[in-house]
Formats: sequence, C-alpha cells, structure tokens
Amino acid sequence: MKPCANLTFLFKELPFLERFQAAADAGFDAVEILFPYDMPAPEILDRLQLAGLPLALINAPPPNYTGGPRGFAAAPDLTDRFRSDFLRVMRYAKRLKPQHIHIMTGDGEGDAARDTFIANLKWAAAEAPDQSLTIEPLNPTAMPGYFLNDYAQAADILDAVAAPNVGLQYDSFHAQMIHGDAVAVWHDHAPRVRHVQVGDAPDRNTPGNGTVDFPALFAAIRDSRYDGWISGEYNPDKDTESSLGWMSALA
Ligand SMILES: O=C(O)C(=O)[C@@H](O)CO
Ligand SMILES: [Mg+2]
Repeated sequence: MKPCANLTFLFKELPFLERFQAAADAGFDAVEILFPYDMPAPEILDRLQLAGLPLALINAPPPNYTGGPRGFAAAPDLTDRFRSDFLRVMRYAKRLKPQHIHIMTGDGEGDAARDTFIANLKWAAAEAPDQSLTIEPLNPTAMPGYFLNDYAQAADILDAVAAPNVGLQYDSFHAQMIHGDAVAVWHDHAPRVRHVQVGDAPDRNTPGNGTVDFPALFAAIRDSRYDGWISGEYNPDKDTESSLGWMSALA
C-alpha cells in the first residue's frame, strides 16, 4: 500500500511550493493537489521533479475554480461548460501527468442530473481514453446539495458509463459519514476503487482520532489486493508531522 499526501490538506504549515519536498522527506511516494489551477503548471512540475514525486490526482472542476460551484458534470444546462472546462483540464494534465482526474458533479438531483453526468462521463472517457478518471461521493453534511452523495449511486452510474478508464474514488471520511461504516463500504465496492483517500469522521481529522475503524479498514484494503495510492486527505489535529502515524500501517 503506497502513501500519498494531499497537499491541499497536509503540510499547510508551509508555503504551497515547499510542501512537495516536505512530503517526500516524510516518506510519501506521491502527492495529490485538489485545485492546482491557480499556479503555473511549470512551477508545479518543477517541484514534483525536484522532490522526485509523481502526481497522483487533481480535480476537474473549472480551472478557474475559486470557491464557486464544485463542478458541472451533472448540470443539465451546462454541458458545453463542462466539456470546454474538461478540455482545459486535459491541457493542464498533459504537462503534469496526474495518474487520476477526479470529475466533480456540482450540485443537482434527479434523473436529469444522473443522465447528464452519465453522458458527460462517457464523453470524457472517450475524449481522454488513456487518462484514468474517478468519481467520488461527497457526504451531504460537508457538501450540501452535491449531486453524487452515495456509494450505491456511484456504482449505478459507473455501471451505466461502463468505460474502462472511469472508476471509483473511495474516501473513508465520506464513506463513514454517508453510510455509517467505512469498512462495510470498502467491502461492498472494493473492485471498483481506483484511488483511496483517508480521513477520520466526523471531523475529517487525523486517522485514528475519530469513528472510522482504521485497523479493520487497512486490513480490508490489504486483503483486497488494491495496489493504488492511499492518500491522506484530512485536517491534522495538531501539526502534519504528528498526524502521520497511520502511514506505518501501510508498510
Ligand atoms: O472533498 C473530498 O473528499 C475530495 O476528495 C475533493 O476532491 C473534493 O474537492
Ligand atoms: Mg476525498
């Protein structure tokens, strides 16, 4: 199991560009960045190369996302917007080569949103056949109104899309908040998972300081032979360094 650091959440004690080397020094083998678009791609590439780290994941809402809607992939009236933004994200991705791109749905509900999301995912999967794309249910307490908010719903959508390069992004914090048992969610959906993020519940804090059963979760992940990244995506209770005890369970 390979540890990854989400640099939007971890090492926030440091200026953004210094977080890459800090992650490498702490023993991470990759990093992910939720919204890299405020920074020139060459600067990020430089830091990745200096630290010797691959980029595991970026998000695909609009590149100019600054606290606005969290994506448009399920917005029936904004298909053109989603598609032009996706092409801009892919131009960025060409430089940074993220292993996965997380496609965010934005707010919505009902059949029209579902149909739009499926059509947009099929389009994106065909447009970028060599790029792994992920979808991630976000819990309604943290993200009220967000369309994709349940793992069974995500499984249904992945079945309908049926594209080899579209899979599930599992997040222990959201899984626990949505379904009450992050380990059971893992057992139900493990074969679909392409990328894992860990944080505890209910406060998205340091793994081990909340209600998620991490020993059971890491054992289940190990048993399932998942060979992707396990990314720390949480707010450390104190400083980042003292929050990294969970990494030893991956060795
Ligand atoms: O909120 C999460 O959990 C994520 O993984 C993000 O990608 C959403 O911004
Ligand atoms: Mg997440």
